[in-house]
Amino acid sequence: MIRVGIVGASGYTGAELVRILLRHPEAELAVLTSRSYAGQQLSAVFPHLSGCTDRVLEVFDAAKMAAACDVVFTALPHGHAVPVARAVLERGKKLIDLGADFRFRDAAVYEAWYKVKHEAPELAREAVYGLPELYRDRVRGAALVANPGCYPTASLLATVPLLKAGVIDPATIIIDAKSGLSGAGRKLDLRSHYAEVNENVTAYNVGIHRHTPEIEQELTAAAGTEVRVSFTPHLVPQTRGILTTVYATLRKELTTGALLDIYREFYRDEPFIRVLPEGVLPRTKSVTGSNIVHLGAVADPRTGRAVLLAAIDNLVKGASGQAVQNMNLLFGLPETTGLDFVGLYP
Ligand SMILES: NC(=O)C1=CN([C@@H]2O[C@H](COP(=O)(O)OP(=O)(O)OC[C@H]3O[C@@H](n4cnc5c(N)ncnc54)[C@H](OP(=O)(O)O)[C@@H]3O)[C@@H](O)[C@H]2O)C=CC1
Ligand SMILES: CC(=O)N[C@@H](CCC(=O)OP(=O)(O)O)C(=O)O
Repeated sequence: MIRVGIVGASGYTGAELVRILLRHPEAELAVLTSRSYAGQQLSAVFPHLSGCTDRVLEVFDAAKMAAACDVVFTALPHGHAVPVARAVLERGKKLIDLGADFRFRDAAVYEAWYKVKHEAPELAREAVYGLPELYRDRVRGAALVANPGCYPTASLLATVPLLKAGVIDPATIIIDAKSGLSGAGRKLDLRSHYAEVNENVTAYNVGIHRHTPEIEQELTAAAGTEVRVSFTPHLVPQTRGILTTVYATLRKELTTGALLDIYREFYRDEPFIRVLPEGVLPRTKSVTGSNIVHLGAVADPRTGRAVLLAAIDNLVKGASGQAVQNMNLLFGLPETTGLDFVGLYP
């Protein structure tokens, strides 16, 4: 059995890791940490876990964590994963960070967008960006995996195949994305109060959202040329789900069927990617609770643009499900082990 530690188990992605790992046949929960709820049962914090686990939350102890676990997930706000990573890696164990601390190959980019000093640029360089559909082979041999952000996961999976096929102009990419509220985490925040979000849709951080450089880093790698995107996130009044819509100018006239064929070819053997039939468009409800990505595309001959759409559950493929997919790769398990590939809703 793989002995798992979760630092930040009292947060949304931490709890989602627990939900997934409780049904994982090869993993056992070894240590779960929280500062605020240390000493309490996890099920007292999250009633949906009642009767599923009697695990008690503990204060983080680096030596204990590293000794008791084969892999540690950090599900913390950015800026807090470095000390945990050092402690775990020094003892020869593996670390999967769900935050942004190791996603940038160039720590200066992280510092510029996140406004915090990076305490371990060497670890950021060594980390593997954990998007299995693009970097599966590198993840397999990694010690440190940087799990991608939720918006980047959806945006990159929709855009990269067409960029690599050379059919869209990299200088014209616009990404418009909507997220449910759990994307903002469990901490209290005025932005996510009921009265602020109910019956309301708002854009936020336009032009300055910290997922912009992450998306650009990976699109630049895919295109082989510097890519800049306009990225606008929105909050929508639902709990889970991200729908991303990408607009880009086509380099030649292509039909919708041809765009979908490019997706089908690129994702031929991918267990979690579903390319929807022509005329069917992704919707967040269809992927809720699963690690599945729904992709759709429309070629618009009137404007010469491709419109590309992806739907994911931000807490599953956008965070904890993808992290478990990465864990499966690190330990040589079938990538789908313990992960749902059917959504909850019709
Ligand atoms: N929510 C989502 O959809 C996604 C989130 N992410 C990323 O995953 C990470 C976790 O997100 P999420 O679970 O939503 O966040 P939450 O706010 O729900 O949980 C954060 C966790 O970190 C702990 N924590 C908070 N501050 C500190 C601190 N200063 N030092 C140590 N522990 C702290 C909290 O617990 P306690 O106070 O009990 O210690 C809690 O367990 C973040 O980096 C987020 O950006 C990535 C993709 C998607
Ligand atoms: C709806 C909402 O607020 N979403 C979060 C993104 C969550 C995420 O993926 O953040 P990390 O990059 O830190 O992992 C946001 O916009 O900040």
